[in-house]
Amino acid sequence: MPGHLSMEEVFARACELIPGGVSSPVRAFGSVGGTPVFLASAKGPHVVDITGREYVDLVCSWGPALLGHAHPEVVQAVQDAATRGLSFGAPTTAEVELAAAVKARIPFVEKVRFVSTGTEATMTAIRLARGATGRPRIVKFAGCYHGHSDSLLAAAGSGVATAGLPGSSGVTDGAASDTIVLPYNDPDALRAAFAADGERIACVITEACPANMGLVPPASGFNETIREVTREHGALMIFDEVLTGFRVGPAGYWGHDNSPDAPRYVPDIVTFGKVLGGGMPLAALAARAEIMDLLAPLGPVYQAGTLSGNPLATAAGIATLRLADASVYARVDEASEVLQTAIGEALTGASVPHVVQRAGNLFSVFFGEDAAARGVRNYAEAQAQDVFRFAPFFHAMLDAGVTLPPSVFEAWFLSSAHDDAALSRILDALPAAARAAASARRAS
Ligand SMILES: Cc1ncc(COP(=O)(O)O)c(C=O)c1O
Ligand SMILES: N[C@H](C=O)CCC(=O)O
Repeated sequence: MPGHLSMEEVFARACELIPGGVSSPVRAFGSVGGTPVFLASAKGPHVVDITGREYVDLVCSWGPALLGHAHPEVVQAVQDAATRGLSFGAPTTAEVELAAAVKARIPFVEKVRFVSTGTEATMTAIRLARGATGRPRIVKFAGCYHGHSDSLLAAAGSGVATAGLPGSSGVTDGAASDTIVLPYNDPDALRAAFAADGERIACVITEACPANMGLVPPASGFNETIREVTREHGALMIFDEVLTGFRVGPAGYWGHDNSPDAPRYVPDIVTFGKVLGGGMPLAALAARAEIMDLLAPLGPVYQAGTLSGNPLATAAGIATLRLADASVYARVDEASEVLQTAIGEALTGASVPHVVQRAGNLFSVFFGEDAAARGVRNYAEAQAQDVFRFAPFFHAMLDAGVTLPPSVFEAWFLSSAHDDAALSRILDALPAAARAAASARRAS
Protein backbone atom coordinates (compact mmCIF):
# COMPACT_ATOMS: atom_id res chain seq x y z
CA MET A 1 0.00 0.00 0.00
CA PRO A 2 1.21 3.58 -0.60
CA GLY A 3 3.18 4.77 2.44
CA HIS A 4 1.55 8.20 2.62
CA LEU A 5 -1.94 6.98 3.54
CA SER A 6 -3.41 8.01 6.90
CA MET A 7 -4.56 5.46 9.48
CA GLU A 8 -8.18 6.16 8.50
CA GLU A 9 -7.44 5.59 4.81
CA VAL A 10 -5.63 2.34 5.51
CA PHE A 11 -8.52 1.16 7.70
CA ALA A 12 -11.04 2.06 4.99
CA ARG A 13 -9.00 0.05 2.46
CA ALA A 14 -8.75 -2.85 4.92
CA CYS A 15 -12.52 -2.79 5.41
CA GLU A 16 -13.01 -3.14 1.65
CA LEU A 17 -10.92 -6.30 1.59
CA ILE A 18 -11.18 -7.90 5.04
CA PRO A 19 -14.40 -8.20 7.13
CA GLY A 20 -14.27 -5.35 9.64
CA GLY A 21 -10.75 -4.63 8.42
CA VAL A 22 -9.27 -7.10 10.92
CA SER A 23 -8.19 -10.73 11.14
CA SER A 24 -9.61 -11.17 14.67
CA PRO A 25 -12.64 -9.22 15.99
CA VAL A 26 -11.06 -8.01 19.25
CA ARG A 27 -8.69 -5.82 17.23
CA ALA A 28 -11.50 -3.79 15.67
CA PHE A 29 -12.06 -1.10 18.36
CA GLY A 30 -15.75 -2.07 18.19
CA SER A 31 -16.52 -1.20 21.81
CA VAL A 32 -14.19 1.78 22.17
CA GLY A 33 -14.83 3.47 18.83
CA GLY A 34 -12.32 5.10 16.52
CA THR A 35 -9.82 3.67 14.09
CA PRO A 36 -7.75 0.62 15.02
CA VAL A 37 -4.04 1.37 15.18
CA PHE A 38 -2.27 -0.44 12.34
CA LEU A 39 1.14 -1.54 13.53
CA ALA A 40 4.36 -1.69 11.56
CA SER A 41 6.81 -3.09 14.11
CA ALA A 42 7.39 -3.90 17.75
CA LYS A 43 10.43 -4.13 20.00
CA GLY A 44 10.71 -4.70 23.75
CA PRO A 45 7.82 -2.91 25.53
CA HIS A 46 6.97 -0.82 22.47
CA VAL A 47 4.89 -1.05 19.32
CA VAL A 48 5.24 1.37 16.40
CA ASP A 49 2.35 2.27 14.12
CA ILE A 50 2.42 2.80 10.37
CA THR A 51 2.95 6.56 10.84
CA GLY A 52 6.04 5.93 12.96
CA ARG A 53 4.44 6.75 16.30
CA GLU A 54 5.70 4.64 19.20
CA TYR A 55 3.48 3.41 22.06
CA VAL A 56 4.15 1.54 25.28
CA ASP A 57 2.26 -1.69 24.73
CA LEU A 58 0.01 -3.35 27.30
CA VAL A 59 -1.44 -5.86 24.84
CA CYS A 60 1.76 -7.86 24.25
CA SER A 61 0.08 -9.68 21.35
CA TRP A 62 -2.68 -10.73 23.81
CA GLY A 63 -0.18 -12.57 25.97
CA PRO A 64 2.60 -14.25 24.00
CA ALA A 65 5.20 -11.46 24.37
CA LEU A 66 6.24 -12.37 27.93
CA LEU A 67 9.85 -11.35 27.15
CA GLY A 68 8.79 -8.24 25.27
CA HIS A 69 8.46 -7.96 21.51
CA ALA A 70 11.12 -9.39 19.22
CA HIS A 71 13.49 -10.58 21.93
CA PRO A 72 16.84 -10.87 20.08
CA GLU A 73 17.48 -14.48 21.14
CA VAL A 74 13.99 -15.59 20.12
CA VAL A 75 14.31 -13.81 16.78
CA GLN A 76 17.72 -15.41 16.24
CA ALA A 77 16.31 -18.87 17.03
CA VAL A 78 13.55 -18.34 14.47
CA GLN A 79 15.99 -17.02 11.85
CA ASP A 80 18.28 -20.01 12.39
CA ALA A 81 15.34 -22.39 12.09
CA ALA A 82 14.14 -20.62 8.93
CA THR A 83 17.47 -21.18 7.21
CA ARG A 84 16.98 -24.92 7.76
CA GLY A 85 13.49 -24.96 6.23
CA LEU A 86 10.08 -23.48 6.94
CA SER A 87 7.98 -26.60 7.31
CA PHE A 88 8.67 -30.29 6.83
CA GLY A 89 5.45 -32.13 7.60
CA ALA A 90 7.64 -34.60 9.46
CA PRO A 91 8.68 -35.02 13.09
CA THR A 92 11.57 -32.93 14.44
CA THR A 93 13.81 -33.09 17.49
CA ALA A 94 12.65 -29.55 18.35
CA GLU A 95 9.16 -30.90 19.14
CA VAL A 96 10.71 -33.48 21.47
CA GLU A 97 12.80 -30.79 23.15
CA LEU A 98 9.83 -28.47 23.63
CA ALA A 99 7.60 -31.28 24.95
CA ALA A 100 10.34 -32.06 27.49
CA ALA A 101 10.50 -28.37 28.49
CA VAL A 102 6.73 -28.33 29.07
CA LYS A 103 6.87 -31.54 31.08
CA ALA A 104 9.76 -30.20 33.17
CA ARG A 105 7.58 -27.26 34.26
CA ILE A 106 4.28 -29.07 34.79
CA PRO A 107 4.85 -32.28 36.75
CA PHE A 108 1.49 -33.90 35.99
CA VAL A 109 2.11 -33.69 32.23
CA GLU A 110 3.40 -36.91 30.67
CA LYS A 111 2.75 -36.31 26.97
CA VAL A 112 2.17 -33.26 24.77
CA ARG A 113 0.53 -32.87 21.34
CA PHE A 114 1.41 -29.68 19.45
CA VAL A 115 -1.16 -27.78 17.37
CA SER A 116 -1.13 -24.27 15.91
CA THR A 117 -3.76 -22.32 17.89
CA GLY A 118 -5.43 -22.31 21.29
CA THR A 119 -8.72 -22.98 19.53
CA GLU A 120 -7.36 -26.25 18.15
CA ALA A 121 -5.94 -27.19 21.55
CA THR A 122 -9.25 -26.82 23.41
CA MET A 123 -11.29 -28.31 20.55
CA THR A 124 -9.04 -31.37 20.57
CA ALA A 125 -9.12 -31.58 24.36
CA ILE A 126 -12.92 -31.73 24.22
CA ARG A 127 -12.85 -34.45 21.56
CA LEU A 128 -10.31 -36.37 23.62
CA ALA A 129 -12.48 -36.12 26.74
CA ARG A 130 -15.48 -37.36 24.77
CA GLY A 131 -13.40 -40.18 23.29
CA ALA A 132 -12.02 -41.14 26.69
CA THR A 133 -15.39 -41.23 28.44
CA GLY A 134 -17.74 -42.17 25.59
CA ARG A 135 -20.02 -39.35 26.77
CA PRO A 136 -21.45 -36.49 24.68
CA ARG A 137 -21.99 -33.51 26.97
CA ILE A 138 -19.57 -30.84 28.17
CA VAL A 139 -19.75 -28.13 30.81
CA LYS A 140 -18.30 -24.66 30.26
CA PHE A 141 -18.64 -21.49 32.30
CA ALA A 142 -20.28 -18.28 31.10
CA GLY A 143 -17.67 -15.62 30.35
CA CYS A 144 -14.86 -18.12 29.79
CA TYR A 145 -13.36 -18.10 26.31
CA HIS A 146 -11.74 -21.19 24.87
CA GLY A 147 -11.36 -20.15 21.23
CA HIS A 148 -13.93 -20.27 18.47
CA SER A 149 -14.83 -23.93 17.97
CA ASP A 150 -18.58 -24.50 17.67
CA SER A 151 -19.29 -26.22 20.98
CA LEU A 152 -17.38 -23.61 23.02
CA LEU A 153 -18.82 -20.34 21.71
CA ALA A 154 -21.91 -20.24 23.94
CA ALA A 155 -21.81 -17.34 26.44
CA ALA A 156 -18.14 -16.90 25.57
CA GLY A 157 -15.88 -14.14 26.82
CA SER A 158 -13.33 -12.08 24.86
CA GLY A 159 -14.60 -10.70 21.52
CA VAL A 160 -17.99 -12.40 21.97
CA ALA A 161 -18.42 -10.57 25.30
CA THR A 162 -17.11 -7.32 23.84
CA ALA A 163 -19.70 -7.46 21.07
CA GLY A 164 -22.40 -8.40 23.60
CA LEU A 165 -23.30 -11.59 21.70
CA PRO A 166 -24.90 -14.67 23.31
CA GLY A 167 -22.91 -16.95 21.01
CA SER A 168 -22.39 -17.22 17.28
CA SER A 169 -24.61 -17.56 14.28
CA GLY A 170 -23.60 -20.55 12.18
CA VAL A 171 -23.38 -22.91 15.16
CA THR A 172 -26.02 -25.62 14.73
CA ASP A 173 -28.33 -26.63 17.55
CA GLY A 174 -26.72 -30.03 17.26
CA ALA A 175 -23.24 -28.63 17.94
CA ALA A 176 -24.40 -26.45 20.85
CA SER A 177 -26.99 -28.69 22.48
CA ASP A 178 -24.42 -30.81 24.29
CA THR A 179 -22.80 -27.74 25.87
CA ILE A 180 -24.07 -26.95 29.35
CA VAL A 181 -23.25 -23.36 30.33
CA LEU A 182 -22.99 -22.62 34.06
CA PRO A 183 -22.26 -19.46 36.04
CA TYR A 184 -18.62 -19.22 37.09
CA ASN A 185 -17.69 -19.56 40.77
CA ASP A 186 -20.95 -21.34 41.57
CA PRO A 187 -20.27 -24.77 43.08
CA ASP A 188 -23.98 -25.43 43.67
CA ALA A 189 -24.79 -24.96 39.97
CA LEU A 190 -21.97 -27.33 39.09
CA ARG A 191 -23.19 -29.99 41.52
CA ALA A 192 -26.76 -29.58 40.29
CA ALA A 193 -25.71 -30.04 36.64
CA PHE A 194 -23.91 -33.26 37.50
CA ALA A 195 -26.77 -34.45 39.69
CA ALA A 196 -29.12 -33.96 36.73
CA ASP A 197 -26.98 -35.38 33.93
CA GLY A 198 -23.66 -36.59 35.35
CA GLU A 199 -23.59 -39.85 33.44
CA ARG A 200 -23.64 -38.02 30.12
CA ILE A 201 -21.05 -35.34 30.94
CA ALA A 202 -17.61 -35.99 29.45
CA CYS A 203 -15.78 -33.02 30.94
CA VAL A 204 -15.76 -29.61 32.54
CA ILE A 205 -13.59 -27.10 30.71
CA THR A 206 -12.54 -24.05 32.66
CA GLU A 207 -10.03 -21.27 32.21
CA ALA A 208 -7.43 -21.92 34.89
CA CYS A 209 -8.12 -18.37 35.98
CA PRO A 210 -10.67 -16.61 33.76
CA ALA A 211 -9.23 -13.60 31.96
CA ASN A 212 -11.62 -13.17 29.05
CA MET A 213 -14.48 -11.47 30.94
CA GLY A 214 -11.92 -9.27 32.63
CA LEU A 215 -9.84 -10.99 35.28
CA VAL A 216 -12.13 -13.06 37.51
CA PRO A 217 -10.10 -15.33 39.80
CA PRO A 218 -11.59 -18.60 40.99
CA ALA A 219 -13.04 -18.25 44.48
CA SER A 220 -11.11 -20.14 47.10
CA GLY A 221 -11.74 -23.85 46.53
CA PHE A 222 -13.61 -23.50 43.21
CA ASN A 223 -11.03 -25.30 41.05
CA GLU A 224 -10.82 -28.01 43.74
CA THR A 225 -14.61 -28.40 43.57
CA ILE A 226 -14.46 -28.85 39.80
CA ARG A 227 -11.84 -31.53 40.40
CA GLU A 228 -13.88 -33.32 43.06
CA VAL A 229 -17.18 -33.23 41.18
CA THR A 230 -15.69 -34.41 37.87
CA ARG A 231 -13.81 -37.24 39.58
CA GLU A 232 -16.91 -38.30 41.51
CA HIS A 233 -18.87 -38.60 38.26
CA GLY A 234 -16.17 -40.09 36.04
CA ALA A 235 -15.79 -36.93 33.94
CA LEU A 236 -12.53 -35.20 33.01
CA MET A 237 -11.33 -31.75 34.09
CA ILE A 238 -9.84 -29.66 31.27
CA PHE A 239 -7.75 -26.76 32.51
CA ASP A 240 -7.39 -24.11 29.82
CA GLU A 241 -4.04 -22.38 30.35
CA VAL A 242 -3.79 -20.97 26.83
CA LEU A 243 -3.68 -17.46 28.28
CA THR A 244 -2.22 -18.07 31.75
CA GLY A 245 0.25 -20.85 30.91
CA PHE A 246 3.92 -19.88 31.34
CA ARG A 247 2.73 -16.28 31.91
CA VAL A 248 1.51 -15.99 35.50
CA GLY A 249 4.46 -18.15 36.52
CA PRO A 250 6.80 -20.87 35.25
CA ALA A 251 4.08 -23.52 35.72
CA GLY A 252 1.20 -21.26 34.73
CA TYR A 253 -1.80 -20.59 36.94
CA TRP A 254 -1.70 -24.19 38.17
CA GLY A 255 1.82 -23.63 39.55
CA HIS A 256 0.77 -20.25 40.95
CA ASP A 257 -2.15 -21.87 42.78
CA ASN A 258 -0.53 -25.15 43.82
CA SER A 259 2.62 -26.38 45.41
CA PRO A 260 4.05 -28.76 42.75
CA ASP A 261 5.11 -31.23 45.47
CA ALA A 262 1.72 -31.30 47.22
CA PRO A 263 -0.87 -30.00 44.74
CA ARG A 264 -4.42 -29.39 45.96
CA TYR A 265 -5.81 -30.35 42.56
CA VAL A 266 -4.49 -31.85 39.34
CA PRO A 267 -6.54 -31.51 36.14
CA ASP A 268 -6.78 -34.32 33.60
CA ILE A 269 -5.99 -32.33 30.46
CA VAL A 270 -4.30 -28.94 30.18
CA THR A 271 -4.13 -26.67 27.15
CA PHE A 272 -1.42 -24.14 26.29
CA GLY A 273 -0.83 -21.50 23.61
CA LYS A 274 0.38 -17.89 23.47
CA VAL A 275 3.67 -17.81 25.52
CA LEU A 276 4.34 -21.42 24.49
CA GLY A 277 5.00 -20.22 20.94
CA GLY A 278 6.76 -17.00 21.94
CA GLY A 279 4.78 -15.05 19.31
CA MET A 280 4.62 -17.79 16.68
CA PRO A 281 1.49 -19.88 15.98
CA LEU A 282 1.88 -22.75 18.44
CA ALA A 283 -0.34 -24.34 21.06
CA ALA A 284 -0.64 -27.71 22.74
CA LEU A 285 -2.70 -30.05 24.83
CA ALA A 286 -1.10 -32.23 27.44
CA ALA A 287 -2.09 -34.88 29.96
CA ARG A 288 -0.99 -38.15 31.48
CA ALA A 289 0.01 -40.83 28.93
CA GLU A 290 -3.09 -42.97 29.48
CA ILE A 291 -5.25 -40.11 28.13
CA MET A 292 -2.90 -38.75 25.49
CA ASP A 293 -2.34 -42.18 23.96
CA LEU A 294 -6.00 -42.20 22.93
CA LEU A 295 -4.98 -39.71 20.22
CA ALA A 296 -4.20 -40.96 16.71
CA PRO A 297 -1.98 -42.65 15.62
CA LEU A 298 -2.02 -44.70 18.85
CA GLY A 299 -5.70 -44.36 19.67
CA PRO A 300 -9.09 -43.78 18.08
CA VAL A 301 -9.40 -39.99 18.68
CA TYR A 302 -8.34 -38.29 15.45
CA GLN A 303 -6.39 -35.03 15.38
CA ALA A 304 -3.95 -33.74 12.77
CA GLY A 305 -2.31 -30.61 11.32
CA THR A 306 -0.15 -29.87 8.27
CA LEU A 307 1.73 -27.16 10.17
CA SER A 308 1.48 -28.69 13.66
CA GLY A 309 4.80 -28.51 15.50
CA ASN A 310 6.12 -26.11 12.86
CA PRO A 311 9.93 -25.79 13.16
CA LEU A 312 9.94 -21.97 13.38
CA ALA A 313 7.24 -21.98 16.03
CA THR A 314 8.89 -24.69 18.10
CA ALA A 315 12.22 -22.84 17.85
CA ALA A 316 10.55 -19.69 19.22
CA GLY A 317 8.88 -21.73 21.96
CA ILE A 318 12.10 -23.45 23.05
CA ALA A 319 13.96 -20.12 23.18
CA THR A 320 11.12 -18.44 25.06
CA LEU A 321 10.82 -21.13 27.73
CA ARG A 322 14.63 -21.26 28.09
CA LEU A 323 14.77 -17.50 28.65
CA ALA A 324 11.70 -17.29 30.90
CA ASP A 325 13.55 -17.89 34.15
CA ALA A 326 12.78 -16.72 37.69
CA SER A 327 14.18 -13.24 37.00
CA VAL A 328 11.74 -12.76 34.10
CA TYR A 329 8.72 -13.63 36.24
CA ALA A 330 10.06 -11.47 39.10
CA ARG A 331 10.32 -8.46 36.76
CA VAL A 332 6.86 -8.96 35.21
CA ASP A 333 5.35 -9.39 38.68
CA GLU A 334 7.10 -6.28 39.97
CA ALA A 335 6.10 -4.11 36.99
CA SER A 336 2.54 -5.38 37.25
CA GLU A 337 2.38 -4.59 40.95
CA VAL A 338 3.56 -1.02 40.33
CA LEU A 339 1.04 -0.56 37.56
CA GLN A 340 -1.89 -2.05 39.48
CA THR A 341 -1.18 0.27 42.41
CA ALA A 342 -0.88 3.31 40.14
CA ILE A 343 -4.16 2.50 38.36
CA GLY A 344 -5.93 2.21 41.69
CA GLU A 345 -4.49 5.50 42.90
CA ALA A 346 -5.33 7.36 39.69
CA LEU A 347 -8.94 6.11 39.60
CA THR A 348 -9.46 6.70 43.30
CA GLY A 349 -7.93 10.18 42.88
CA ALA A 350 -10.52 10.92 40.19
CA SER A 351 -13.34 9.40 42.31
CA VAL A 352 -14.02 6.61 39.81
CA PRO A 353 -15.49 3.57 41.56
CA HIS A 354 -13.54 0.54 40.41
CA VAL A 355 -11.74 -2.62 41.39
CA VAL A 356 -8.48 -3.96 40.02
CA GLN A 357 -8.66 -7.77 40.01
CA ARG A 358 -5.54 -9.84 39.66
CA ALA A 359 -3.95 -13.23 39.44
CA GLY A 360 -0.24 -12.69 39.91
CA ASN A 361 0.98 -10.43 37.12
CA LEU A 362 -2.28 -10.67 35.17
CA PHE A 363 -5.00 -8.14 35.94
CA SER A 364 -7.86 -6.03 34.65
CA VAL A 365 -9.95 -3.10 35.85
CA PHE A 366 -13.72 -3.21 36.45
CA PHE A 367 -15.63 0.04 36.77
CA GLY A 368 -18.70 0.68 38.96
CA GLU A 369 -19.98 0.89 42.54
CA ASP A 370 -21.01 -2.77 42.74
CA ALA A 371 -17.71 -3.97 41.32
CA ALA A 372 -15.86 -1.75 43.79
CA ALA A 373 -18.00 -2.90 46.72
CA ARG A 374 -17.93 -6.66 46.30
CA GLY A 375 -15.59 -7.51 43.43
CA VAL A 376 -16.59 -9.33 40.26
CA ARG A 377 -17.15 -13.07 40.60
CA ASN A 378 -18.85 -14.10 37.38
CA TYR A 379 -19.89 -13.02 33.90
CA ALA A 380 -23.20 -11.43 34.95
CA GLU A 381 -21.33 -9.17 37.38
CA ALA A 382 -18.67 -8.38 34.76
CA GLN A 383 -21.40 -7.35 32.29
CA ALA A 384 -23.11 -5.20 34.94
CA GLN A 385 -20.07 -2.93 35.42
CA ASP A 386 -19.93 0.67 34.15
CA VAL A 387 -18.68 -0.37 30.71
CA PHE A 388 -19.18 3.20 29.42
CA ARG A 389 -16.21 4.45 31.47
CA PHE A 390 -13.73 2.29 29.58
CA ALA A 391 -13.77 3.90 26.10
CA PRO A 392 -12.72 7.40 27.29
CA PHE A 393 -10.13 5.85 29.60
CA PHE A 394 -8.78 3.74 26.72
CA HIS A 395 -8.58 6.69 24.30
CA ALA A 396 -6.89 8.97 26.82
CA MET A 397 -4.22 6.29 27.32
CA LEU A 398 -3.87 5.87 23.56
CA ASP A 399 -3.56 9.63 23.05
CA ALA A 400 -0.77 9.60 25.62
CA GLY A 401 0.99 6.79 23.76
CA VAL A 402 -0.11 3.67 25.66
CA THR A 403 -1.93 0.79 23.94
CA LEU A 404 -4.42 -1.11 26.11
CA PRO A 405 -6.52 -4.06 24.96
CA PRO A 406 -9.48 -2.32 23.27
CA SER A 407 -12.11 -3.94 25.50
CA VAL A 408 -12.98 -3.79 29.19
CA PHE A 409 -13.44 -7.58 29.07
CA GLU A 410 -9.77 -8.30 28.35
CA ALA A 411 -6.79 -8.62 30.68
CA TRP A 412 -3.77 -6.32 30.48
CA PHE A 413 -0.39 -7.82 29.65
CA LEU A 414 3.09 -6.77 30.70
CA SER A 415 6.49 -8.17 29.79
CA SER A 416 9.93 -8.40 31.33
CA ALA A 417 10.97 -5.70 28.83
CA HIS A 418 8.69 -3.16 30.53
CA ASP A 419 11.49 -1.24 32.20
CA ASP A 420 11.17 1.78 34.48
CA ALA A 421 11.10 4.20 31.53
CA ALA A 422 8.18 2.34 29.95
CA LEU A 423 6.39 2.17 33.28
CA SER A 424 6.87 5.91 33.82
CA ARG A 425 5.20 6.67 30.52
CA ILE A 426 2.21 4.56 31.54
CA LEU A 427 2.05 6.07 35.02
CA ASP A 428 2.22 9.60 33.60
CA ALA A 429 -0.76 8.83 31.36
CA LEU A 430 -3.01 7.46 34.09
CA PRO A 431 -4.31 10.61 35.84
CA ALA A 432 -5.75 12.13 32.65
CA ALA A 433 -7.25 8.77 31.66
CA ALA A 434 -8.83 8.46 35.11
CA ARG A 435 -10.32 11.96 34.74
CA ALA A 436 -11.70 10.97 31.33
CA ALA A 437 -13.31 7.89 32.90
CA ALA A 438 -14.72 10.09 35.68
CA SER A 439 -16.41 12.48 33.27
CA ALA A 440 -17.91 9.69 31.11
CA ARG A 441 -21.72 9.48 31.12
CA ARG A 442 -23.87 6.41 30.56
CA ALA A 443 -25.58 6.53 27.16
CA SER A 444 -29.27 7.23 27.69
C1 LIG B 1 -8.16 -19.09 27.64
C2 LIG B 1 -8.09 -19.13 26.14
N1 LIG B 1 -8.31 -20.30 25.51
C3 LIG B 1 -8.25 -20.41 24.18
C4 LIG B 1 -7.98 -19.31 23.40
C5 LIG B 1 -7.94 -19.46 21.92
O1 LIG B 1 -6.64 -19.31 21.45
P1 LIG B 1 -6.35 -18.84 19.94
O2 LIG B 1 -6.77 -17.41 19.83
O3 LIG B 1 -4.89 -19.07 19.78
O4 LIG B 1 -7.17 -19.74 19.07
C6 LIG B 1 -7.73 -18.07 24.02
C7 LIG B 1 -7.41 -16.82 23.26
O5 LIG B 1 -7.68 -16.55 22.20
C8 LIG B 1 -7.80 -17.98 25.41
O6 LIG B 1 -7.60 -16.83 26.06
N1 LIG C 1 -8.98 -12.65 24.44
C1 LIG C 1 -8.40 -13.26 23.27
C2 LIG C 1 -7.35 -14.18 23.71
O1 LIG C 1 -7.07 -14.40 24.83
C3 LIG C 1 -7.91 -12.24 22.33
C4 LIG C 1 -7.23 -12.79 21.10
C5 LIG C 1 -8.13 -12.79 19.90
O2 LIG C 1 -9.20 -13.39 19.93
O3 LIG C 1 -7.73 -12.23 18.88
